[in-house]
Amino acid sequence: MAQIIFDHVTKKFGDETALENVSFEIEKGEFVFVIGRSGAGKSTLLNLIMKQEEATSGRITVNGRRLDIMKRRKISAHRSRIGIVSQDVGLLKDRSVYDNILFALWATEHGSAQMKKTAMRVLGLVGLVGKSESFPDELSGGERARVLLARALSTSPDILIADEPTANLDPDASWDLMQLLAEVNYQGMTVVVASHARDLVTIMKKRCISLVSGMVVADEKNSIYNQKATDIFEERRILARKK
Ligand SMILES: Nc1ncnc2c1ncn2[C@@H]1O[C@H](COP(=O)(O)OP(=O)(O)OP(=O)(O)O)[C@@H](O)[C@H]1O
Repeated sequence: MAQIIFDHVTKKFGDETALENVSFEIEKGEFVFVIGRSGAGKSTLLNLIMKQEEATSGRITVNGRRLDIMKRRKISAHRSRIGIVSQDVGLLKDRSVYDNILFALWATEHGSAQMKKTAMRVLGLVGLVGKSESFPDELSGGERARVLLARALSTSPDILIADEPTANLDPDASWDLMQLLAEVNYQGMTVVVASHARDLVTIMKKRCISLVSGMVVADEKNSIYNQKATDIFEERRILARKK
């Protein structure tokens, strides 16, 4: 069974349809980009996987569990199996890098020796052991993004979700971060990345699920950023409206 299954999922916010009849399956160990313009529905799709939002219709299954019938007391266990890299869940500015990681670990691990070991291991993975005592404001944008990744990895999730992880990063830092995500995926973790960083997505040549106005218009392996498919779809839609 696939690790993430969307089966005819629609998500509405009032009159606004954020996702429409979306179906796909993501296998364990896959690296998938979710691409599309601003407002296409990328964050909504990620939030549904996390069960931060509820689907209006359709069925979502993650790690073998249906989210629509998941008991309230199971939700935190579900979320703890998913690591999130998002600028929205920022770092605590008055805590060191090391403490930021420890803070994430308090919910899942016991024993300070083990927590310390884990924190240093994930900081090592992202190449930031030397910055463990720094505060977020003392880091570059790229380093802060890597701390967000280290924090997401600290709880050993099954799935890593990244929402526009390279937003606000320069090309070198963006590339470094993508390489780290690829490395994490190479170690076996499922990675789902929402992005509109066209060049990076094209270079990475991974599976791309392309969204236009909440609809999947392309889902291709070894894909480049498929602007053509989305443009053709937009054109058809505009023509259909005019008829
Ligand atoms: N909580 C909400 N309430 C109302 N409308 C929402 C809500 N969240 C998202 N939407 C709407 O759903 C649509 C999809 O939004 P979403 O944030 O998923 O897009 P996105 O592709 O992630 O965009 P961006 O790249 O700008 O982050 C948009 O039209 C947005 O206005």
